[in-house]
Amino acid sequence: MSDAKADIGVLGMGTMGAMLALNIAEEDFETAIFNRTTEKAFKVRDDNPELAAKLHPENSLEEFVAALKTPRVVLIMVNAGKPVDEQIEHLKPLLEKGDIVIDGGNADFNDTVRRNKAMEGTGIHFVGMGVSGGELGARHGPSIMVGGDKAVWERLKPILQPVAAQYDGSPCVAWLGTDGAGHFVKTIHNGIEYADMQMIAEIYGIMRDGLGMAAPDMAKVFADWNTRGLASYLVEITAAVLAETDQETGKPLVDLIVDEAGQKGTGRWSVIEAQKLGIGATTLESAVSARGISSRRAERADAAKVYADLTLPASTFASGTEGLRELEEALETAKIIAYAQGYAIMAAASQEFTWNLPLGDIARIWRAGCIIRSDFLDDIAKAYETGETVINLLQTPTFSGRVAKGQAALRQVVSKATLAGVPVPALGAALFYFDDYRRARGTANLVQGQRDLFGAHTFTRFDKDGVQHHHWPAV
Ligand SMILES: NC(=O)C1=CN([C@@H]2O[C@H](COP(=O)(O)OP(=O)(O)OC[C@H]3O[C@@H](n4cnc5c(N)ncnc54)[C@H](OP(=O)(O)O)[C@@H]3O)[C@@H](O)[C@H]2O)C=CC1
Ligand SMILES: O=C(CO)[C@H](O)[C@H](O)COP(=O)(O)O
Repeated sequence: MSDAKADIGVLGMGTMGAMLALNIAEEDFETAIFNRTTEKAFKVRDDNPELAAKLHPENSLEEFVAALKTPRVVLIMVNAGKPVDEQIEHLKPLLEKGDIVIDGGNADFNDTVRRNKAMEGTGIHFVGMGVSGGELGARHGPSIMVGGDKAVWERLKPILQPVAAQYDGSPCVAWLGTDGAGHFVKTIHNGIEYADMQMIAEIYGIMRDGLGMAAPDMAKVFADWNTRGLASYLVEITAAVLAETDQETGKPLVDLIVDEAGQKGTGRWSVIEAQKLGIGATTLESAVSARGISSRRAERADAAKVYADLTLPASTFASGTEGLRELEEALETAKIIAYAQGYAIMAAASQEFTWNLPLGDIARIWRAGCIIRSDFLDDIAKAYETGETVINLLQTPTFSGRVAKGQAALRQVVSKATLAGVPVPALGAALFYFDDYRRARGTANLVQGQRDLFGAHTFTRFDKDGVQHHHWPAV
């Protein structure tokens, strides 16, 4: 492109960058595109003739920047970590005061805070922006979580609002707070995504190993569940994955997929941040751990041999409508608990980093476009819209009745699975967290006694004011 005409430039023509560029172009914005492997950008244009007039591939970073109207907007969509830092460093000398650099990939929010600080004083604005929805979401409308200066968000709004998914007439994009707020919320979105996926996989494990169901039958059950309380994108795609037949073998494709889950880091980041904030996020933690355990397949196979002679009680899972209804209710209940944990992390971070995260709005912008989109998010949004202070979603009238009722099914499912030796780490974590969370008097008094005995760490008493230390007998 010879003259500076582009409204925005997208740097990185991988899965997400290419699809976002097409989406932006379709919304009638002149879009400059660039990729390290330059031919990819030209291919994106050539493969999409209907949008070619709006897409402007460039041969070098210099030409890419020169193609942008000033003040410039550059959206970086490359892999998290070093590639983002490298691109920022390459861009900086080419940009001017007032220009905006957006990192739209997944990022550790600590990196986003650091990058924001590093940009201070240059006059160039840095925006950390979480984008969710995968390839199709990026192409047709993702959920977008924006962090950074509010004034910069006002400048980006005209582009981001039409590009985002639309729900109930509103765009699924919002400014969530300064510096790392957008990437933090995206990280927690992914932590919840991990927990949700893991719990669905555990129910699948019960159906397969406890009930002996075949994948096509399970697909029908998940499709049915998708018509009511559990209606969500993840349950919908679960049904689709289970229904797929491998054309070569005629077998269910899911049975041919190796049981090792990949992970790119966001789930782990969510758990690390939960730990730093002192928030129990046990369902997210167990989901991340389960992916780690899954990836040690050879080791698991050896362990299976070591314990091959283990005798366990026969599975007591009920088949038929009643048994499936119990699984459905257990999953619904565990899901509420997992989301409550994710929201508790965000509430704590909001205070810690003085972001004032709009928790109800976050549920609204997750309502469409993103991977965890579900009807259930409407209920979360409503819980925050009552005007009452929400200490934890589990204490809100919106959810307490449902959890009180559903916990019986969750308890049954976790107990039966445990006895039968079918692993349910995330469902179990949800139940154990619930029991721990609702117990007014816990057992940490003993831990405090132990700490004081071995390390003079002190404790407080119910019957006395002030910090206490006891002279314990020598052990
Ligand atoms: N895929 C998904 O479902 C989602 C991904 N994301 C996030 O979006 C970002 C992009 O992901 P995605 O599009 O899937 O990734 P891809 O692997 O499809 O594409 C990666 C892109 O980054 C470029 N790149 C990688 N390393 C460098 C580098 N050192 N310097 C310059 N360019 C580099 C690649 O260029 P080249 O072609 O030359 O290799 C390519 O354009 C990531 O942060 C990811 O976590 C967010 C939401 C969903
Ligand atoms: O951000 C996403 C969805 O929201 C990406 O798809 C991300 O890659 C998912 O994480 P992982 O690869 O670790 O499963």
